[in-house]
Amino acid sequence: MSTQTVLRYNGSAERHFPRQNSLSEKSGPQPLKNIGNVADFTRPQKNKYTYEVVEGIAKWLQERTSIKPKIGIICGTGLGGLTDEITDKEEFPYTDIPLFPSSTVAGHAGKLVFGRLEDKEVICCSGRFHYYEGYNNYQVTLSIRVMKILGVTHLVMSNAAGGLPSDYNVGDIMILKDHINFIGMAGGSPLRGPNDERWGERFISTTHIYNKEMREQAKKAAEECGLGPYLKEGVYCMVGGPNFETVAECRMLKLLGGDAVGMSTVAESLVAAHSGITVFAFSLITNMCCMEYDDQSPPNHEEHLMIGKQRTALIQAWVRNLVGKIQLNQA
Ligand SMILES: O=P(O)(O)O[C@H]1O[C@H](CO)[C@@H](O)[C@H]1O
Ligand code: HPA
Repeated sequence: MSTQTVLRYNGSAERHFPRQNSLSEKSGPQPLKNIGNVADFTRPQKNKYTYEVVEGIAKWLQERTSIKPKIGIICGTGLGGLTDEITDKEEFPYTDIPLFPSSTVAGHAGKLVFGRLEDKEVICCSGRFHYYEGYNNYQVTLSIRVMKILGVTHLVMSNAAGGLPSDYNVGDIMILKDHINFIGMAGGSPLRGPNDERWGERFISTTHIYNKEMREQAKKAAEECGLGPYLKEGVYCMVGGPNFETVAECRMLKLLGGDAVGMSTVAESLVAAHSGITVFAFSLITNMCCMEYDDQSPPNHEEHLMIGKQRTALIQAWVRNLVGKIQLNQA
């Protein structure tokens, strides 16, 4: 008989996320009677995925692959081609992985790819989850915590984004130096809720969230790959989407110091940093944000996919070169 972990959703959320004491279990006064089986509203909401559930998902994967990844890669919109570079591939469609969300956005294939890149063992998410798809931030960042348990120490993330400064061009690559987290600043952090110290501490600093050493390595790699002329470094603004921004919103983002705007990445960065993973992220500028009302080129998703395809070869070579430079024992 197989000894593999069986971790299937059995229709009962309580199996994985046990309900805390319900009102009816309390010994004190119970002013509300016969209101059914309700959660305890006097306690904060628990993280949706407990450490044990994430461990279970990681174990399910470990039982099916011999790759022990130290480097995690997340492919942004239209950048799924990054997986082409990986050798000795073992692929897991998200729909096969217990408790995993599924990709719903065009340009996000929806599979986990294990394999080798520049002789290093990697795991690559070909397709990420976005808040606007209806997923909560725990679902959006589940893959990062699975990576952590699998042994990942370094994360390379990509995204498609709109450019804000006038000296940016479509096709440029912006290394994230910092971010502005509009959802997070309004209370929607993926670290909200009781903190499980096994992931990391309650209050984390984000001053150096995008690792300087990796940014420098990436700049060197860009020069070596001929990507130098297209390379920028700046501040990524995370908005909820799925609508693109109004002219007034774009102007505000620029005024606040933003260089690019997109609908992803930041929640993943925070969860990775929380658990001590070294984070590197970059944006492919797929469109320029509309700063004037008579602008005749509003952003559209199909165009973003096309720009992604056009830049794929160069970005693949760059990411491969960067992965080659990562010192796996660096903090
Ligand atoms: O951030 P990624 O996943 O690259 O996707 C970006 O591209 C989509 C819009 O075209 C949005 O989902 C935006 O966030
Ligand atoms: O202009 C944009 N805004 C938000 N998200 C995006 N993703 C690609 N381009 C954009």
